[in-house]
This record gives sequence, structure tokens and C-alpha cells, in this order.
Amino acid sequence: MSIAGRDSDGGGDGNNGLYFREAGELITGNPSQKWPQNIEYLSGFGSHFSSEAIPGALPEGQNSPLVCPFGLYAEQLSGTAFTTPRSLNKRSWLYRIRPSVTHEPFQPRKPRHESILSEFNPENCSSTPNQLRWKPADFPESPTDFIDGLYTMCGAGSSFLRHGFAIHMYASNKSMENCAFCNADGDFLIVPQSGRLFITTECGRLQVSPGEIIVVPQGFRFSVGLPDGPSRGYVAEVFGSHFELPNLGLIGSNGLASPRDFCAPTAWYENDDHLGYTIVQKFGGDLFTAKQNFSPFNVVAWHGNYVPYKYDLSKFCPFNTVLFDHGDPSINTVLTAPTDKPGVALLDFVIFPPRWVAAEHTFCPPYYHRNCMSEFMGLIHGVYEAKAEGFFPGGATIHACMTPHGPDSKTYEKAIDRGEKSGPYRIKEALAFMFESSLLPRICPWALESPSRDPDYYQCWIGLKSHFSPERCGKLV
Ligand SMILES: O=C(O)Cc1cc(O)ccc1O
Ligand SMILES: [Fe+2]
Repeated sequence: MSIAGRDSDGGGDGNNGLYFREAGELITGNPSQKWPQNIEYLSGFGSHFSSEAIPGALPEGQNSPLVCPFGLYAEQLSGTAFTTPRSLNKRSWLYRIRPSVTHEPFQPRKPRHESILSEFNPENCSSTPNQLRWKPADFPESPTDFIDGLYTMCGAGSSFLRHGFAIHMYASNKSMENCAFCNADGDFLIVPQSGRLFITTECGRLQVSPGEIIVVPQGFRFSVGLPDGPSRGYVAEVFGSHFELPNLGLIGSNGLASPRDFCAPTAWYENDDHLGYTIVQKFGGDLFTAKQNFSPFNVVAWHGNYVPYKYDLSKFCPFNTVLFDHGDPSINTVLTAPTDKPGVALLDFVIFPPRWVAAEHTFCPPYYHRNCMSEFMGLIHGVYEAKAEGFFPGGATIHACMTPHGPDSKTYEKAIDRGEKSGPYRIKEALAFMFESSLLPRICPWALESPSRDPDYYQCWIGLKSHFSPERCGKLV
């Protein structure tokens, strides 16, 4: 069991305060151990986990004993309505030093220009059928933590009505200190693009590197540390739904993301009751702050199936065509947040990982298309297979419902030039992803006005020439 803590009484290890214990080894006093590398995780997706930072801290046989072990408070965190069918019901029990309710009243936090939205309407946003592309955002120059560095790009629906999504991006350079974020509106799926995130949650700590993702479900308090300094990435937020593994249908019982590769944290707590601590609550898209005089990361033990988790995208096992034609990108779905309509996602998280392309007599890059779903894409590293130019790691594109898009002229010409000469080829170490939604996104004004926006994006297709000749009959010329 991994135990780490901060003993504000100066007791325990006799080291007058700070101590960290990882995998049974005691490491004292070194600030570089603020973000230990070898954190232990629990493996599984949607499992009913139990974790104790101190053996015996979980009550036996019941959730709410009159007195909990070690004098802890019992607190339930519900992720679904109490009466949700058992197969979808999500909740966890947290056993903590003081309950979350012990705080001063929330006060509104000053809004910023590049702001966070959780309700999208014609007053605060506009829609456009144009193809949109952004260059990577600059890292901030002044001290900016994860919360201040977070801004909404687009979204649809409303967190008030519990149906919709928002897509945010972040660019930060400062760790959150004595401060925790709590999103009452929805689940966050965070995709770091540059810089690791060290995320402390009420269930424990997770280190998330570019190439990994983390889901922090609605209501969990969390704090983001930046072990590498400047950090940038993408966030999908879903209102009124939770991420699930997609059904595998005819693929069978294995493939794509495997449940065992999802990592939930192990219980970790700090017993800081002398600190001024700020809780920043996102509630209906607005931010509120409340003061309390102890760390919210005071959960000594927990059990349940409502937990933050991370996943390493390199563990994804892609399936695809092995003879001809280009499969739909849904084959690369890592996680899906469903709507009530079977097979129609509120938001799918789809990746385009390194893999072999083996199709014969096929135009192998993504096909030209118009989609009734709307697509937001980001690039973690490398070159995306449909865009030879102009789509950079940290950048973004939006192709909304029925907006035509596909490979740029250069990618088209390259695919045709290559013809069928050299057989199967491997898509190199690139990693792109898509947030795909059945809802029509509205775009935030600061995203449309941003200097990072590429006004010439449409040009990447203008060079597509007519190759039509009634005599040609499917042959390459
Ligand atoms: O638009 C995109 O680049 C994403 C995408 C990739 C693909 O292989 C097929 C369809 C699709 O929307
Ligand atoms: Fe597409």
C-alpha cells in the first residue's frame, strides 16, 4: 500500500512536518519529492474499488457507522441520481478528517475576458459553418495556474439542463497552491499536450503525462501541479452524462481500450488544518470561491465506483480494415459519453494513434466527408494523417455538423503519388484526437477573435484540382 502524508502535528516520523512515504519507503523533507514519480494505482474501469491510506480506516460492514474508524467523517459523493439503475449507478464513500461542508460561504470570483462557459446561446456565442483552425496557444507570461489558464473554445447545451458539452483549452505555468478546483457542472476529460500534470484529488494522486488522459468526474475536488512548468492541453466537459467504454459489438470481448489499463488513485491524505485553503467551484459556468482552514485532500480511505482515473493512450489496441477502404473513425473510440439515443454520443473521445495501414487499392488518408456529428480535433504530437501542413501540436480544428472537410491538397497529392507502390505502411509516431458530438457547437467569441486563429485555413483545400476526365476510368495518370 502506498502511504504519503503531511503531518502537521510534527508527529509520526519525527521529521517536524513534511514526509512522504512511497511503496513503503520513507523519503523525508526533499521538496523535489512534492511530485513523486512512482505512484501506485488501482487497475480497472468502473470497478468498485476500496483504498486505505491507513489500514483499518474503512468501516467494515456498513457505510455510515455511528463512529467511523480513527474518528473520521463519512461522506458520500454521488455521480448519478440515487435511483439510477444499478448498472449505471455511481457513488463513492469518502472517510475524511473533516467533511467538505466545513467552509465559509462561496463568493463570486471575478470573471475574465477569455472565460469559461457552461451554457451556449446566441447572446454569448456564435455558430459558423466554416472550417476553423487555431495555431497552438502561447504559454502565459504572468503566473497562471490551471484554473486561470482554462478557457472555453466551444460547446452546446447547458449544464443547468444537464445536457450538453463544452470544449476548453488551457495554458498554464504555475501550480495550484492551497487551492482546489471543483466542477459542479460536469466531468472533465483532460488531454495534456505539453507538460505533465500532477493531479491531487480526494481519492489520491495521479501523474498524467502528454500521451495520457485523465477523467475527473463531476464534483471531485482536485488541484493541478505542474512538475515541468509551462503546460498546455485540451479539456472536454460533459453535462449530464459520464464517460463509458464503447461497446465492442462484433469485435468481440477484447480490443480498443482495455478496462485493466485504466488507473484509479490510491488513498492519500494530508492533515493540514492550519492552512488557508481556497475551494474554487465551477457552478453553472461561473466560478465561486470559498475559504476553509484545512486541506480538502483529507480523505484517509474511500470505497466506491465513482473515481478519477487516467489512461495511457499508447495502450490502446487499434482495429481496422485489413483489405480495402477506410474505416469510420468510430473504430478508434477510447471513451464515449452517451445520450439517451442508442449509439448517438453526447461526446466521443477518439484517437488517431500510430498504426499500420494495410488497405489495398484504397485512398488511405481520411476520406472527404460531411458529418451530421460535429468534430473538434487536437494534436498531441507529430503530423496528423489528413493535414500535411498547418495543423500543429497544441493547435485545434472545428468542423461542425455538415461542414465539408478532409485531407488538405498536399496530403491528397501525396496519397495519389504513392499509389499502391510499397504495400502496407505504418503511420509514424503521431497522436491526434477528436472530440465528436451529436450536438451543434457554438463558438466562443474570444476563440473566433483569437490571434491564434488561422484565417487562411480554407486555403488548404483550394488547390484540390479537378482530375476528371471521362476517358480515364479509375486509372491513375
Ligand atoms: O476529419 C477528420 O480528420 C477525422 C476523421 C478521420 C477519419 O479517418 C475519418 C473521418 C473523420 O472525420
Ligand atoms: Fe472529420
